[in-house]
Amino acid sequence: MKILVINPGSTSTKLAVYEDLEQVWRESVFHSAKELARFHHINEQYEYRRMHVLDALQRAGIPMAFDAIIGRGGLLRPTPGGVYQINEQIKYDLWHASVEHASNLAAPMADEFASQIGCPSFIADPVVTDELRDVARFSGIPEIPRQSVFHALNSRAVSRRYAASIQKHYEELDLVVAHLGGGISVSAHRHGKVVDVNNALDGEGPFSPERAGTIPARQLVDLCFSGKYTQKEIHKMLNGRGGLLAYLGTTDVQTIVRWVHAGNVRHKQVLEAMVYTVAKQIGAMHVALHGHTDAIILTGGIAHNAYVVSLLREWIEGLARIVVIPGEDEMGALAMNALGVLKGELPLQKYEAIDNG
Ligand SMILES: Nc1ncnc2c1ncn2[C@@H]1O[C@H](COP(=O)(O)OP(=O)(O)OP(=O)(O)O)[C@@H](O)[C@H]1O
Ligand SMILES: CCCC(=O)O
Repeated sequence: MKILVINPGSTSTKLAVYEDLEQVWRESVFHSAKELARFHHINEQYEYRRMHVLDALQRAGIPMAFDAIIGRGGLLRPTPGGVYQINEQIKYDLWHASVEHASNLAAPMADEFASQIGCPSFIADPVVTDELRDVARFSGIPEIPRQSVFHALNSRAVSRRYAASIQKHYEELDLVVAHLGGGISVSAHRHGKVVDVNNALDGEGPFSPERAGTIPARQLVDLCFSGKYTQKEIHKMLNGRGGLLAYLGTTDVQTIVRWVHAGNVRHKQVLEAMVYTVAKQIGAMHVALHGHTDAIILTGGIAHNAYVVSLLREWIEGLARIVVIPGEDEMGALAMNALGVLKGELPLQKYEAIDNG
């Protein structure tokens, strides 16, 4: 089976072709900040990115002939994880999503190409995957229900990989997965369902390279009404220019670790503070699993860094077995999901929004 995978990110559009589970081609089309500056809304990038995808396929001599096309799920309404056939509702919700995210472009693009060649188009485990326990939905303010927004695709893929490595099914295990990337999410997987997680886009949980985590609410409200900042600027403080970037002027953990090793006290202090917030979130998710966690999986780009992993281990050693699966394989996970459906091994989900009120 031949599968095209489309994964638009903030600075690149990643593409790959799989023959069954074997990746036979991949390309990451880089979009410079200068090129993107002319677009005022993510939807305006659709045609530009679509042309880049067609161009990349043409340059590689790959004909538009696939058994399925799968895109990364975007900021849909809350929905359980799994594989979804792209339909009009999905495309409508992504086009009108309240949060702009490059992944919102994947499904409309996958569906447009698929309808031209007459193959099915899918998304899988979108970032809005919502399997929260009811008890986890309460924030303390009825108008502000908690929402599940996290690195669902990679967190589930590494969980399945770990389960397979110990000859178990993912659905048999209780896992805490800390995805340590530009954003950080720490999710509690109870027998295959993500029953709690910090909302990694909206100022909840640990702070990360580019995002503020949970912040003192009253002080934030005061800042909002101080007249010093626009709403957009405050949003950027929470997501985009928060976290390590706000404290140290970079999102690059490798560079920060080099500064730490060179004796820079401020870099050490801030990095340790970030790790501390991650450790506390891991502790909270361990409790969400009733203190019974089969393994804590550390994944995402930062998990490549042995020094950061050692700092984290100091806090969480003893809670459960720690497994490090660095980086991410979203492209492989998407291909695996499409193949699973084509072979009838995975069910197709129906996209219906959860009433999160
Ligand atoms: N090999 C590596 N060693 C150490 N740190 C790394 C390595 N690769 C990436 N990182 C760090 O990981 C962070 C980015 O992680 P990643 O690439 O997973 O993020 P992203 O894909 O941009 O965002 P997200 O994972 O939230 O979607 C950066 O701080 C980067 O410095
Ligand atoms: C919240 C998951 C996706 C991202 O970090 O952008």
